[in-house]
Amino acid sequence: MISNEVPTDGSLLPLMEEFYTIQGEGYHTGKAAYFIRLGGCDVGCHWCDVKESWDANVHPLTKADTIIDHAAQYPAKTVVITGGEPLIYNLDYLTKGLHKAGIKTFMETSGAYPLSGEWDWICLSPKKFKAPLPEVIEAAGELKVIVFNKSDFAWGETYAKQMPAGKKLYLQPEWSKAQQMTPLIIDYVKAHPQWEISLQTHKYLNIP
Ligand SMILES: C[S@@+](CC[C@H](N)C(=O)[O-])C[C@H]1O[C@@H](n2cnc3c(N)ncnc32)[C@H](O)[C@@H]1O
Ligand SMILES: Nc1nc2[nH]cc(C(=O)O)c2c(=O)[nH]1
Ligand code: SF4
Ligand SMILES: [Mg+2]
Repeated sequence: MISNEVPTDGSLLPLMEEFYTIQGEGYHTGKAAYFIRLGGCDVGCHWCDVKESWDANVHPLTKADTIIDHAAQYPAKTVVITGGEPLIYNLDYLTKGLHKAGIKTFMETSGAYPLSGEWDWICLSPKKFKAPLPEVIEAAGELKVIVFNKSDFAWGETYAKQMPAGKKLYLQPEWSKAQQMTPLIIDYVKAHPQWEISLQTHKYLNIP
């Protein structure tokens, strides 16, 4: 559910949680980063691993300035803004403030909402349930396709074709199907080496 009480200038955002950890997925796997998880998503992935994020109204509206102050306390000087679906909100204020504080801005998004914010890296993970917008496909540094069943390889190719040349392409097993899908992903990447495997390494490492 999307809250209608969030001001449109992005100075206040529904914050579900923030934590300092290691990026577990995709291109920046293995790097320390401060995660900022915004509440609110209506994309409705049945396998979403953070359904508690969906209702924006249960997550306290928090000053973007406060979030920036928190992020600045950590040595990595990189944030990952995730959710929920972060692009539901205007992220210009938050990301400009992070940049002013010398912090790099990375985002995890489904791309289903208009692009806002100043980004050093965008991970686009498109969803069947609400398609990504062309402007987000254009701006993304990586495409991360979640593989829940065999048909997701062909579906993922339709997005790979839309990515600008030279962008990173990842196949990531849906967590509950990882046992069955990971061997198929391995075979697929061997046959189609423009793709790489992304694993949710934080779940194997038992870290947030
Ligand atoms: C929880 S989402 C939040 C950001 C945004 N809503 C999105 O979907 O990109 C963060 C990342 O986790 C991935 N993800 C969510 N549930 C997953 C699952 N059960 N298995 C594997 N990846 C998952 C998403 O595709 C996305 O790349
Ligand atoms: N360690 C760690 N890496 C992540 N990469 C993307 C995540 C997300 O939920 O957006 C995530 C997460 O929740 N934890
Ligand atoms: S778009 Fe992201 S947060 Fe929303 S339901 Fe799908 S995986 Fe979960
Ligand atoms: Mg996660």
